[in-house]
Amino acid sequence: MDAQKLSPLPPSPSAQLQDTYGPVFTVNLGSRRVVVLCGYQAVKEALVDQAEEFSGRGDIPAFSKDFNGHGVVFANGERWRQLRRFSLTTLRNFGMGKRSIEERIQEEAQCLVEEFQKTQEKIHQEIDVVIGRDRAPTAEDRGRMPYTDATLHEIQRFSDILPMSLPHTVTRDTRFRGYLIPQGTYVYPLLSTVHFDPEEHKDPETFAPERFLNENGSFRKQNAFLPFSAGKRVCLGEGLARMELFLFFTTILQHFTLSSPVDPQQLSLAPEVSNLGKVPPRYQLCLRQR
Ligand code: HEM
Repeated sequence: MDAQKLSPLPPSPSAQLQDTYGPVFTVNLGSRRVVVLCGYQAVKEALVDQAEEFSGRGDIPAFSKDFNGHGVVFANGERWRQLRRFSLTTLRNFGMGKRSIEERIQEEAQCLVEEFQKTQEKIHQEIDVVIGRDRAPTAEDRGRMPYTDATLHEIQRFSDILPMSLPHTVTRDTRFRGYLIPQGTYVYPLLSTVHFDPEEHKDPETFAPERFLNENGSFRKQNAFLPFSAGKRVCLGEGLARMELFLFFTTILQHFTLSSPVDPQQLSLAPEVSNLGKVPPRYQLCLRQR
């Protein structure tokens, strides 16, 4: 599908709130006062520059019955510190960054390709098995594939799947941008307003992988790219998720050409649901073996 032809997103409600109230404001969610942070600068100043203070986790009522403050995502204090250290060590022992896990993801990606083929292109699968295919993509390839890397970054920026991140709390009374935020106050860093921050991204509502490339076509890092959040509570699975995204995406595209059965201009990119998670609308996709 030619992404450039897709129409841009409408402005988000969080951008409108920011326009009215500025980058730091308080909302009352029922009886709870919640500090909301908008835009790259405010989110970075809190999560990175004052990482310790903003490292508490607030609960999410829908999950609190199940987790009850347990588990690395919802724990706080010493329990969280130990769980986080333990989880990181476990992920490393599991083989993060080593070949074993990479091979497992590659296998999964190959299975997915075969699933697609089974249901849609049995003949293609036969051809594939008989003729074979080139080697599977590896994580190392990423560094030599700046356009693919840029496209994956832009997909993550644009799809913005956790627009409010997860709730934080301040671990002590905290001075922030002239405000005093009392210990325990809930803080929502709106990652959406980072990913669609007009100060950081030109035409943020437009899908454009080129924003992650410099003039000579090599990959350009963007500060305002925080799909995994930042600071002490940064997503624990970032490395694994990034490797999975790259291997799945490249494996699928190695085998198929994707296209839309309808004119891409007619497609809406606005999410079907946007609350804690953003759920994209359903699309029909045409996969053609290359
Ligand atoms: C594309 C995939 C993923 C995205 C976009 C994502 C994003 C996030 C975000 C935004 C947070 C909240 C960080 C904060 O509170 O500031 C988070 C937390 C977390 N994520 Fe992920 N995540 C992804 C995949 C994964 C995977 C694969 C794992 C497990 C291996 C994982 C494990 C965790 C854990 C344990 C936390 C809580 C960390 C803590 O509270 O200390 N995530 N993630």
